[in-house]
Amino acid sequence: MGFNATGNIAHASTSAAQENVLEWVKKDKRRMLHVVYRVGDLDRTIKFYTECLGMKLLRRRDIPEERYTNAFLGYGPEDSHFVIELTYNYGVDKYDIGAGFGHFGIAVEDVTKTVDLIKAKGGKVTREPGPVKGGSTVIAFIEDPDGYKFELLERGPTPEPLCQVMLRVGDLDRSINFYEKAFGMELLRKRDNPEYKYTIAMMGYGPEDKNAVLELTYNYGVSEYDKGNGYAQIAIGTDDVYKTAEAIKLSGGKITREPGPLPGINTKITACLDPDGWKSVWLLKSLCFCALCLRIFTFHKKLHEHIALLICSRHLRVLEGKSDVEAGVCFFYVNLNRT
Ligand SMILES: C[C@@H](O)C(=O)SC[C@H](NC(=O)CC[C@H](N)C(=O)O)C(=O)NCC(=O)O
Ligand SMILES: [Zn+2]
Repeated sequence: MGFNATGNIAHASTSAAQENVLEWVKKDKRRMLHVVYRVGDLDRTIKFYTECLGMKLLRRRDIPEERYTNAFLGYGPEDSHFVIELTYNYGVDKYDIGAGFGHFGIAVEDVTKTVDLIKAKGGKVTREPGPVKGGSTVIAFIEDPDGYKFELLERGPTPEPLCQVMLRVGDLDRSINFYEKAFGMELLRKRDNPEYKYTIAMMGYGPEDKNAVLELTYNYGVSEYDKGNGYAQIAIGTDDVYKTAEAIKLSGGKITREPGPLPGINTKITACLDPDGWKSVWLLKSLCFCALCLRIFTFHKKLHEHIALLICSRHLRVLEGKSDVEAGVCFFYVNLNRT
């Protein structure tokens, strides 16, 4: 913004810059990366998610100096799927899930079969399979060992079985406007249910049946919710954390972590709160989650196959056709020379 005798010109250049960053948001190719929440027993949750919900354990990360461990689970590798990041804080075995968190959605081809498996494994079913009230989609609700609700939705094959994060909000239009303007999300669907006194809005970066979506629920007359301390945040990929933070500020969001490098990991981050206080974290999308970049190295007798399972296509070429020893050498070589 240049100096001038009248504020109008300065104002015009500022608003032009603001318009530019809001326009940039619509062009930034964003993706929901993972959802983060706290659990009281990591192995108990991993067992339930892998045996009852068919997820894979993608990686674990122990940070003893900060007394917590993460575990990442999902239906495919992190560089192409929306996944779950569990957090276990040493010595904390229980959390208050609060009233604002609703559920995670899992798309399955046969809800009844999945519910029967969960029952056989001793899981808790809180709503038997059947058409959703006021609709036709067959759903069921279950609870995981910590009490987090999972909605099972009957759908055909999908690239993204982990398909929803449902949060309750106090003003649906305020939230829709915020997620459209600040996050560049699209309003994929809005459905009012006067009979059951609620309205939902599906927000996301692509069609509901192929992408994870943020399901915002407004219950008539309820303007705020206790958020508890279990649910943490959603992480979203962006090409520029600085412009992302600017757009969030311009849209009335609160930046809780100024944009900048994340010490120790080669990426950049910013964090914000939406109008209801729900947190999102933004990570530079070029961050690669594959084994080579995450420096996960294991002296595994099937080293090559093990790393290949965790590796993204960008690096897989490096290991193709190599023996375990060669793979190990490549692994270190690529890491030492990572761009
Ligand atoms: C679209 C699908 O993913 C849903 O989650 S709709 C499920 C429906 N939701 C609500 O009722 C929301 C309002 C509720 N008061 C709340 O705050 O959760 C639901 O849970 N239906 C229950 C049923 O038995 O159909
Ligand atoms: Zn739902």
